[in-house]
Amino acid sequence: MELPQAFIDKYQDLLKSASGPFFAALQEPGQKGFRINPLKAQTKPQDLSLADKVTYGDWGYYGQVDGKGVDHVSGLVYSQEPSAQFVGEVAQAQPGERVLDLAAAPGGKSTHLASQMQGRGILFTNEIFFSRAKILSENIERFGVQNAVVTSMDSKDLAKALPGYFDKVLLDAPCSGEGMFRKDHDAIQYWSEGYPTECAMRSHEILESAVQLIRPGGTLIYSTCTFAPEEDEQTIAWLLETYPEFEIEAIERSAESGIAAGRPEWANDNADLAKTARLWPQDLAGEGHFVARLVKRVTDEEESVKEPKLQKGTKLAPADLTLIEDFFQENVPGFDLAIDRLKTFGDRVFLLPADCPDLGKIKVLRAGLCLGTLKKNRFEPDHALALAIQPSQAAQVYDLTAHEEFKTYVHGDVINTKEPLAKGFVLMTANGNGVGWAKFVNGQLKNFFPKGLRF
Ligand SMILES: C[S@@+](CC[C@H](N)C(=O)[O-])C[C@H]1O[C@@H](n2cnc3c(N)ncnc32)[C@H](O)[C@@H]1O
Repeated sequence: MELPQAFIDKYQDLLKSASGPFFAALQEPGQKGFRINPLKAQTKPQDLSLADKVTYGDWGYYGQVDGKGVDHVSGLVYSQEPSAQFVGEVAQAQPGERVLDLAAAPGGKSTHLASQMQGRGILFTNEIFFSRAKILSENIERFGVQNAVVTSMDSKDLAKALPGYFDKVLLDAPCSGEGMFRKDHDAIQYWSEGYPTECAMRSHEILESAVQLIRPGGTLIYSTCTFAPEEDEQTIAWLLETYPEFEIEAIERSAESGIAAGRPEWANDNADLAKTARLWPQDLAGEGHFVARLVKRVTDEEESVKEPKLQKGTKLAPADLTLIEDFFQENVPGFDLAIDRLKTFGDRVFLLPADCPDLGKIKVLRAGLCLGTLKKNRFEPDHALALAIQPSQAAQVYDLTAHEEFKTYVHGDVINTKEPLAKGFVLMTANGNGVGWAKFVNGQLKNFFPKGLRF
C-alpha cells in the first residue's frame, strides 16, 4: 500500500519514534470482525468458530462473516471490525433511554446500540443521504430491531424537530478515514493534506446540531475512524471551548486492551483530552479509531426542555383492525399487539415504539416495526416481522436448516413438504431464527422471501 508523502511526513512528525511500528502496521492486512445479535432467539452462530473473542464488550469476535450464510441472512451476526465495536461499548445505551445515532449508515453502531437497549426506549437512527438511509433501514430490519425510527435528515432539521430530546447522541462522524486505509484503499485516493481540516469543519457543523439535540445531563459520544488530530482532539477542544457546559468523561481502558489515551499535546494541551481514547493498529488487533464521551452539565439558567407531543396511532377502520387482529391471533399468537401504537404509512402497518414523539416534521423511512400490509380483505405479514419475532411466538414454524432447504428458500423457490402444517402463514427459520415467511397451501410452502433479497 502506497501512502501519500504528506501523510508520511505528518505522522513521522507527530509520532516520532512510534511512527515505525505505525507505518509497519498499516502494511498489514485489515482486521475483520463481527458481533452476535442478542435480540435473536438462538444466539450461537452455525458456521463460525467462536474461538477469538474481542476483549471488550460481550458480543464481538474476530473473523469474517459469509454474507450469504445463515447467520448473516437471519440477522444473527453483523460484520464490524473490532475497533469500531469499541464505540458502542463507550456509548453503553441503556434499555429505556432515548438514543440518537446521528450519522448512522450502514448501521454498525446503531445495531450495537439496539443490542444494548433490548427493545426498550427509542433509538433514532439517522443518515443524511437517502440511498444510504435505505441500506441502514434494511440492516435495522435484518437485525430484528423493534424500537428504532430510521430517518433521513440534515442534522440541523432534526435538531429543530427534537431539541433537547435525547439522553444520548452518538456522532460517528463522516471523516477522512485514515484509520480505514488498510481496509479501504479508496480512502487513500480521497486523502489530501487539507482533507482532515475540511472534515473537521463538517464535524463542527454536525456537532452544533448534536449539542442542541441532547438534554441537559445527557451524553454525547463522538467518534471517528481517523488518526487526524484536527478531527479528533482538536475537534473536542473546539467543542469544549464553544460549549462550556460540556465536560469530558473518562473512558475506561483496561491495560490488556491496547487502547491508548487521547493526546492533549496535539490540540490545546487541555489535560482532559487524555480521557478520550485512541485505537492504533500497531497496539491492538483492529483498525484506527478515536472516541470521546462528554456530558452536558445541567446549568442554573437552563430553560426547561419542552416535551414533544406523542405520535398518535392511526384510527383504523374496524374491518382493517379485525384483519390485523385475526392475522396475529392465527399466526403469531404470542405477539403483544398494542393497538394504540399501530400507525399506517400508505397500506403498510407499523407498530410504533412506545412513547414515540410526534413524527410530523420528521422524514421517516421506518417507524418501529413494520408488521405488514393491508390488502383487499387480508393482511400480509412483512419480512421485518419474521426477523423481529421469536420463533416461539409463531403458530407454525418450518426449520430450513434441518431440512437442508435454506438455499432453496433464499433463492425464492417453492418448497414441497409432507410436514403436517395447517393452511396459512409459516415462519421459516434457519438455525433457530426467523428468516422470512411462507404460506402453506396443499403441500406447498409458497415463498414470501422478498424478491429484492433473493440470491
Ligand atoms: C462514519 S460513517 C457512519 C458509520 C456508521 N456509524 C456505522 O457504524 O455503520 C458517517 C456517515 O455520515 C454520513 N454523513 C455525511 N455527511 C453528513 C452530514 N453532513 N450529516 C450527517 N451525516 C453525514 C455519511 O453518509 C456516512 O454514512
